[in-house]
Amino acid sequence: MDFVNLEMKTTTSTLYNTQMLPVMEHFYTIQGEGVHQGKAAYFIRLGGCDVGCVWCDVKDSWEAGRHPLRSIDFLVNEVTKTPSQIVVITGGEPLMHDLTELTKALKAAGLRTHMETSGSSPLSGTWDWITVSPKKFKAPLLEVLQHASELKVVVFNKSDFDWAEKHAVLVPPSCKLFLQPEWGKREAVTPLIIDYIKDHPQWQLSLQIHKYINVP
Ligand SMILES: C[S@@+](CC[C@H](N)C(=O)[O-])C[C@H]1O[C@@H](n2cnc3c(N)ncnc32)[C@H](O)[C@@H]1O
Ligand SMILES: Nc1nc2[nH]cc(C(=O)O)c2c(=O)[nH]1
Ligand code: SF4
Ligand SMILES: [Mg+2]
Repeated sequence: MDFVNLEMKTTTSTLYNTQMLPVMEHFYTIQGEGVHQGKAAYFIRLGGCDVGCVWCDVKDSWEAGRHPLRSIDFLVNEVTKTPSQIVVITGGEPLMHDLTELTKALKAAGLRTHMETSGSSPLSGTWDWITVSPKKFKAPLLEVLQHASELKVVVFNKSDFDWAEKHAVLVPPSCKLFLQPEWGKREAVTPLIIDYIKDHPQWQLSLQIHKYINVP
């Protein structure tokens, strides 16, 4: 009987979720950034990025071929072993992959789908929340900015405030606006961000709290 059940499950998964994606890591943690900071969330970090930010805090993700291919069924199963209600698809640059089937399967499992993206590749997938973090190294596409739930600009130097404003006019009126210190420059840029927000109160500060509390 067990054998029959196993066979049925395998057949179903090959019928619906044949797609494989390169996965660097997947982990259950606390969302450390933006509007959903502090909430439990399951992260799936996809391999592959063609943006090349000099200060990227996850450069090992860039080469897709270095990461094992995982099936959508496997990923949904891993998430649903936890009580998490939110799954965050990040990378790497997740939009380098077609995320239609992955998000369809996650939503079918009752999960809320969030994504962290630079917005530099075409939009795919069904999303409850899209965080766009625009990069000078490969600018975001208008079609992604127009679907942003939050805009999160990393501040590495003073010129990033202009970069932030340039994109703030391209997102929907409901989009939340965040400035996040580049981690390596946080001591120098956090005071600049505080002054900027006091003068431009439509912006909010986003800190990477997971790095302060030592969780992934
Ligand atoms: C590693 S990226 C992956 C998702 C996507 N490629 C992107 O850049 O949005 C996840 C988030 O971390 C931010 N980030 C990356 N390196 C950072 C750093 N050194 N300091 C602060 N934020 C950083 C990105 O801007 C993005 O909001
Ligand atoms: N805890 C935690 N929160 C995060 N928010 C965005 C992250 C990312 O790398 O996309 C991230 C991450 O890597 N860890
Ligand atoms: S776009 Fe994201 S993953 Fe790619 S280099 Fe920049 S911060 Fe890193
Ligand atoms: Mg991170």
